[in-house]
Amino acid sequence: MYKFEGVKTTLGCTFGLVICMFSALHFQQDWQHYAATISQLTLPILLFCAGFSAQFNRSRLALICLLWTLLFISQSYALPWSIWVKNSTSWLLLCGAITLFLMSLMQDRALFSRHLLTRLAMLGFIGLSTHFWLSSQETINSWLTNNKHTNLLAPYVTYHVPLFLIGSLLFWRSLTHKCLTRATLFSSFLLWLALQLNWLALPLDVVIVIVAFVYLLTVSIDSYFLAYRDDLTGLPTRRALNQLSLSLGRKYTVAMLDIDHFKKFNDTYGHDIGDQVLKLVASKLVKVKSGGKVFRYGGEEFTVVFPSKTSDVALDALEQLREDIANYDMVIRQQNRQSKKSRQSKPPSDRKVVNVTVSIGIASRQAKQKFEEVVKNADVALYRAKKKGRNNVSD
Ligand SMILES: Nc1nc2c(ncn2[C@@H]2O[C@H](COP(=O)(O)OP(=O)(O)OP(=O)(O)O)[C@@H](O)[C@H]2O)c(=O)[nH]1
Repeated sequence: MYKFEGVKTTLGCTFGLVICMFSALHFQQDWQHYAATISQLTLPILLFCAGFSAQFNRSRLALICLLWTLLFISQSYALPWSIWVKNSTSWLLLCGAITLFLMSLMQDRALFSRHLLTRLAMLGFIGLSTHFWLSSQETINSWLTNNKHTNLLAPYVTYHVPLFLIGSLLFWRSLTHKCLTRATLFSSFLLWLALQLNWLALPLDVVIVIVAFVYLLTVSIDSYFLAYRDDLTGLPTRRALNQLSLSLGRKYTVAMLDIDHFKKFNDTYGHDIGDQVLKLVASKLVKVKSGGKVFRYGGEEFTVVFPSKTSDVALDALEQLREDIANYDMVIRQQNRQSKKSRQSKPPSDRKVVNVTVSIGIASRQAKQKFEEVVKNADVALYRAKKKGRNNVSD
C-alpha cells in the first residue's frame, strides 16, 4: 500500500478541515441565503459520498457517512427516536468518538460483506456500553471521590479521560500508520468534539456538507495514489511516467536503470528480502540530483527522467547515484521485527547487510523523436551497460 507521510497528512487533513469550517463561519453572509437549499442537498450529498466511498473500497468512510445520515435524519425529521437522540448529547459525544476510534483500528473491507454484520454488532456494543458507562457514573464517581488517591480524578473520568485517550490514540494511529483515511478519521474526531461541545456556531447540515466534501476529497486523493503510485516502493508508476511524457518539452534525458543479478539475489535471499531491497534502492533513487524524476518502470527496472537536461548533466547525477547505491550497506530487517534495544544487543550475524549494484542506460531526445523512442534508446544503452560488465552508466 502506498504510504502517505504521517505527520504531513495528519496536519494537512486537520488544517484543511479547520480552514473549511473557518471559511464557512467567515462567509456566512454569502451562503445563508441558500440555507434551505443546503439543507435539502445534505442527504443526497451524504448518500452520494457513502456510495462513492463504497465504490472505491473506502468502506470505513462509507459507513461513517451512513452514520452521519442517521444523525441528520434523526435531527431533521420527527422520527420515533428523534427526541431521544436530541436529549442524549453525552451519549452521542462518546459514541461518536469511540466509533471513529474503532474505524481507525479496522481495515477497509467491502461494505456489503459479512464484515458489515460484525461492524454493526460492534456499533451496537459501543452504544450499549456507552449507555452503561454513563448510567453507572454516579457509582463510579462516588467510589472515586471516597478514595483519597483517586478523588482528584473523579470530575474528569466521565468525558475528559475517555476523550483524551481516544483523541491521543487516533492522533497516534494517524501519525504512525501513514494512511489518508486514518488522518481523516482524526480530523473528524476533532470536528465531532467541536460540534457536540458547541464550539462551532454552524448548523449541522453545513458541517455535514463540509465533512462529506472532505471525505470525497480523501477518497479521490487515495484513489489517485493507488492508480499512480507503486504499492511496494511508493514511487510513481509507469502510468505516471506516460502522463509526464505528455508535458515534456523538446529537451530531456531519459535513464533506464536495472538492478544487477536481481534474480540471483531473490533466489539466494528470498522474495521478501528482494522486496525490501527494491524499497531501499527506491529510497536512494529519489535522492538523484539535477531534477531527475524517478519512476518504477516495472519489476526491478526504474526510469529517471531529466526534463530540460542534456545527457552530460544527467550523466554526472547518475554516476553519483550508481556509486551511492553500490556503496550502500543495506540492513535488512528480519522476519520478526525486534525492539531497537534487542536489535543492538544481537550479534552482528543476526542482522543481514547486503549490497547491490545497478546498471544504467541513458539517452537524450533527438530532433523529432517521440518519448517511446527515447525510452527505447535508453533501454538499448542499458543493454550495453549490462554487456560491459554491469555496475556502470552507458550512453
Ligand atoms: N522480490 C521481487 N523481485 C522481483 C520483483 N519484480 C521482479 N522481480 C524479480 O526480478 C528478477 C529479474 O531478473 P532478470 O530480468 O532475469 O534479471 P537479473 O537477474 O536482474 O539479471 P540482469 O538484469 O541481467 O543483471 C526476477 O527474478 C523477478 O522475479 C518484485 O517486485 N519483487
